Amino acid sequence: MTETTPNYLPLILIVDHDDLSHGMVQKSLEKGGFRTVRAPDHTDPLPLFIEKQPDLVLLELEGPGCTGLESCRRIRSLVLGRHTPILVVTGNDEGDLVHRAFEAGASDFVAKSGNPDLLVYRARCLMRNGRLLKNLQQSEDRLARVQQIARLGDWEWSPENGRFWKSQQMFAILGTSQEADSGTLTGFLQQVAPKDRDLVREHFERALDDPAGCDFECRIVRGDGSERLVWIYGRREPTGAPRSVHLLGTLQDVTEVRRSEARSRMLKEAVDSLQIGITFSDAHGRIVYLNPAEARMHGFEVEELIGREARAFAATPHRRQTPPNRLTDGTTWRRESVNVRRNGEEFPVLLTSIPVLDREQRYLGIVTTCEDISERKENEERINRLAYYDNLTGLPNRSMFLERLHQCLAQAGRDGDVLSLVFLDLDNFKDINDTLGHGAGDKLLYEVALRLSECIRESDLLARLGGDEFVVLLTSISCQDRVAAAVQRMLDIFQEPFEIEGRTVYSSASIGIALFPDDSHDASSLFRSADTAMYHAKSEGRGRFRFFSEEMNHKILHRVALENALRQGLERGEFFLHYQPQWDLRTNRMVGAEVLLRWQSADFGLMLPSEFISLTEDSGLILGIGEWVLRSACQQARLWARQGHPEFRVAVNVSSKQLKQQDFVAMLNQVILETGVDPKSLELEFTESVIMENAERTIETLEALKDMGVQLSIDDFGTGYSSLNYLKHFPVDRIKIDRSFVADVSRSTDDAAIVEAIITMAQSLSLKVLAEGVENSDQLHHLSQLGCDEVQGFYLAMPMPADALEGSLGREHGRRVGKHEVTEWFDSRSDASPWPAAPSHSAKSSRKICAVRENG
Ligand SMILES: Nc1nc2c(ncn2[C@@H]2O[C@H](COP(=O)(O)O[C@H]3[C@@H](O)[C@H](n4cnc5c(=O)[nH]c(N)nc54)O[C@@H]3COP(=O)(O)O)[C@@H](O)[C@H]2O)c(=O)[nH]1
Repeated sequence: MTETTPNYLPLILIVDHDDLSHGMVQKSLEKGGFRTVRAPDHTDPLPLFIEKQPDLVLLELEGPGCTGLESCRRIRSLVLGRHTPILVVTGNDEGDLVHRAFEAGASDFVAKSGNPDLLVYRARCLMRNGRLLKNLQQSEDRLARVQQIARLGDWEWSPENGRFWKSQQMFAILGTSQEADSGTLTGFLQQVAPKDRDLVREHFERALDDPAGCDFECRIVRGDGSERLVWIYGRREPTGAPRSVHLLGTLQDVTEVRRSEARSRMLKEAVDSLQIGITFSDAHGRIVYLNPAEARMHGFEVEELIGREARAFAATPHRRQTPPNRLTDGTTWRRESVNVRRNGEEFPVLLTSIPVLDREQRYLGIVTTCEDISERKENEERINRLAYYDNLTGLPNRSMFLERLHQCLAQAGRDGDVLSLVFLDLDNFKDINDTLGHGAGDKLLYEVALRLSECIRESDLLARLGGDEFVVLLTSISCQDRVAAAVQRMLDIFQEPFEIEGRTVYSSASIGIALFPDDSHDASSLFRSADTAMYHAKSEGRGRFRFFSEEMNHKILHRVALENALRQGLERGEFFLHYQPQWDLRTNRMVGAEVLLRWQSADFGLMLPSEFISLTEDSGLILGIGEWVLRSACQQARLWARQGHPEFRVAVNVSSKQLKQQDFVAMLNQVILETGVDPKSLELEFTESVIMENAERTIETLEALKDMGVQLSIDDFGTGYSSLNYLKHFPVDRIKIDRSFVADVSRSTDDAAIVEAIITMAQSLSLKVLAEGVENSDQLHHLSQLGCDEVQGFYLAMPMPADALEGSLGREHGRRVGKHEVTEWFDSRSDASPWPAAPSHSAKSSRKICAVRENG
């Protein structure tokens, strides 16, 4: 039961020893509406006080052994007893005791002899005052606590008497004590920072006349010397006396507030100036703040977006509610999305959201940063394109193709499907590059890519591996016939010529096909097999396709072994040279010899050039071997010159790769210097096609060679371009009529006519003509009659070692055949001979190898 309970009867604790007077007092009080409880003596009224918590204590001061004053003090010292009215009962003449009773905490006193009924009114009055006092004290305590929390003090200045009163909290803020305070404005101003003292004084004085009072901030210096920022608010109040006012006000320590405001301002400045967008949205997803970058990014002004839903930034398909767990788990949530600008343009963004929770972990809102990643995406795409796509054609490149191939093989392996790998290589692409330039070559590749992509299915994968190589993975065809049909369609795209830079360009391709799982089980061997098949298609005549077979594989393995043996052959000294004599038909003299390479391989036995020269060219080995041939031939020519045959020339075959070698001229010059050979004794033979490969550059090289004094000849003349016109531009000395024309010169009028035309044309250009492949006396006879200058062939002499030829240099011969005299010469094919027998009928026709001389 408390005071606020309806029908509450206040309780009075009576501390006395006189039973008689107690009875009267108790009766009066209970009649007056009180309840009573009695502490019979003064020994210890506290337990009962604590237990009952009375609304008033009636305390007798006098009596035997009376300790009323002590009881009064002890009750007051209790928190419970701080505000409880204590009415002390005294004798009639007890002035001093009353005084001591008040000092001990008594609220009032009453004489023992007084009317007990009046005691009721006294008690009521005391209890009412006690309640008021208690309430007042409580509000003061509360105010003090609030001021302490708010770091807010209050003050009062009376200009009339100069007093400046400060509350406890003021002292706490100023860091000084009440005891040391002068209680004047001057004393207070001492604690204001010197720079702000005038400001404070002015504000205070103005406020005395201004109903609005004063409201300002200044710095104070606390007792410990530290400086704080305080906010002072003051308002004038009338004192009650006429025309008298004083100033009441508050002083609040706002140092932290201002610091945090400054921090917030700086933070806002920083956030506002960021290039990355930032949005704060509330628990309902509405935007409460966004920085200019965010607004700008979306094409709006900041103000236009406040209050709008944050998710409206996202393009419709990407608009979604934040997953609930994201809102409360307090973790950062990062994702890519697509936002939309005011003009409808969509753009990729990187969003990072951090939910904001209160102390009770309730969701308050979300902070989201938004980065426009269009540029990054474009860069990624560009890098991806560079890494996985061919720049020229836009097709997937080797890396991408291999990645996809691995995936497809794994899938096909699981599903038991068949895949076909088609390897396509353009024929003679290099010629197009060399003759029309790289720009034209690139355009051709682009056009080929375009046509190929049009002739395959969507499920097939087309890629450019680099150079002129393309691959297609056929995923949807399992039957070989249909693969063949698909591949034929790929070849057919070359039927139509290409229009490149205003020129009509014809091209073709060779294709190799390997099947999974029949031919190979993994990507790299599938590639190898398709490549092998392509190589065979190419070597069989180009413009065709071949399916991979094991036989092809064997050929390739053989080729690899041959190449390895060739590399070692040079180191092991397995190469040697044969010389095939060449005669001047007019003087019947041996004027030179063609140098022919031979290879006695440890692994493959004796090998002829037809078996290995093209491989040395493909592998680049021809450069080293060719230099060795040149050096050895020059040494031999130099030796023969020393032996008395300075006019005798050696003719060395030069391949296309050698001629294109950057330093070919320099290398030859070096060889000539080193061997000391007279350059006139050296002839270099080039085929027509080699010369025509890059005609302009070749002319420069040939002229440089000519300047060195070397003789030049065109080999196999008649089989290539045979453009008589180009001949005049090349600084050559001799043309060698190909043996295919010589073979039928005595039987076919056409061939005879061709040979005659070549001879006539050469004579008009002052060029010598040498006919090669002379295998019988009829051919020799005809060539002589047609005016051919020189001859070479099995009928006259087989290729032979240098020492075999040496004995015949400068010898005289003379035996007539028809109008020719044929001299028995020598037979290079003796049984002891280490070199191979001459092919064709020449070997059977005669074991005599002859030289011829025109009659008369
Ligand atoms: N780049 C280099 N090429 C070289 C080198 N050495 C030779 N070769 C080229 O190899 C091709 C084949 O040469 P080879 O097997 O030696 O055949 C030559 C002669 O033996 C053969 N020949 C000579 N007379 C006759 C004949 O009456 N009938 C007949 N069927 N064949 C004959 O002709 C070959 C020489 O021909 P050519 O070069 O066109 O003058 C050959 O193309 C050589 O060029 C080398 O060191 N480097």
